[in-house]
Amino acid sequence: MAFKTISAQLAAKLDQELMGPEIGFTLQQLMELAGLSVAQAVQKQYPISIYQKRQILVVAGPGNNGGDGLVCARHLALFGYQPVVYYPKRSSKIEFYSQLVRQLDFFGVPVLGSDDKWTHYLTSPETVCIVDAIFGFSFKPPMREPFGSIVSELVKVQNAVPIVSVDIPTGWDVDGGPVAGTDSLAPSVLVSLTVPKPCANKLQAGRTTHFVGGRFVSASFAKKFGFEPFPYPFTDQVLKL
Ligand SMILES: NC(=O)C1=CN([C@@H]2O[C@H](COP(=O)(O)OP(=O)(O)OC[C@H]3O[C@@H](n4cnc5c(N)ncnc54)[C@H](OP(=O)(O)O)[C@@H]3O)[C@@H](O)[C@H]2O)[C@H](O)CC1
Ligand SMILES: [K+]
Repeated sequence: MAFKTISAQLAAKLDQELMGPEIGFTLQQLMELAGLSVAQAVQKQYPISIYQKRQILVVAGPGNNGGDGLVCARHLALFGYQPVVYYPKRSSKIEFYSQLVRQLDFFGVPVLGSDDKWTHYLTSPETVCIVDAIFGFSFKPPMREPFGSIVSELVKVQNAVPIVSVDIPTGWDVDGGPVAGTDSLAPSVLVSLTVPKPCANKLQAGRTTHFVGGRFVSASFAKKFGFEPFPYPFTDQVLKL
């Protein structure tokens, strides 16, 4: 399906408007729907009934893309998968992230920190896929550590274990796509949130299944930002493009 995109700058503006005084969404509401969308895309692409294995590694970054990953992990657990979260840099700026971690504890989902061993999950025969929730539309290259090393580990296994990227393949320039001279993720699935960003035009045809998710804007709001509303079927939170 042909799709319109919006720039990193416009995506940030769209977010601010959704959460501004006029519309009044909270970050928590949008993140819940975003994380649920990603979990649903995983379920559609790697359904449990076909894939006997159930383990999913979710790598969560320090910002809201990471928050989407934390929410996604909780829904994956509810869907019957066995998520494990690697969350190496926890921000204390937003208390909500700590609440999301406590909710994962409540569901018995392990949340590993920077001192924990995590790379064995990349090569484990039980791992269905890896959710890349490291950076989204606010990423500005070049990448700082520890994330450069983490992405290098993901790149090493990406032809053996599918990567599901949340909103942006981590490390890509949001408008320009893969950054020359750096390890570049080539995800098997991309879940663009609200509307694809320009880097989605650089996905390798035949390799990446592209979904849009984050079903939270009205038709008039979409048009104001220059795109058509997506025809999500029934109650689905994602649409394959
Ligand atoms: N409307 C929607 O579609 C919604 C999308 N959501 C998700 O939110 C992200 C955008 O979240 P944001 O918090 O603005 O940004 P990121 O998660 O992409 O990244 C911010 C953190 O990344 C650090 N950062 C940035 N560049 C680098 C770098 N080069 N090296 C290392 N670290 C980097 C940054 O650190 P600073 O120190 O620079 O502040 C931040 O910690 C969007 O993509 C969606 O996934 C929401 O869920 C709501 C609705
Ligand atoms: K990402």
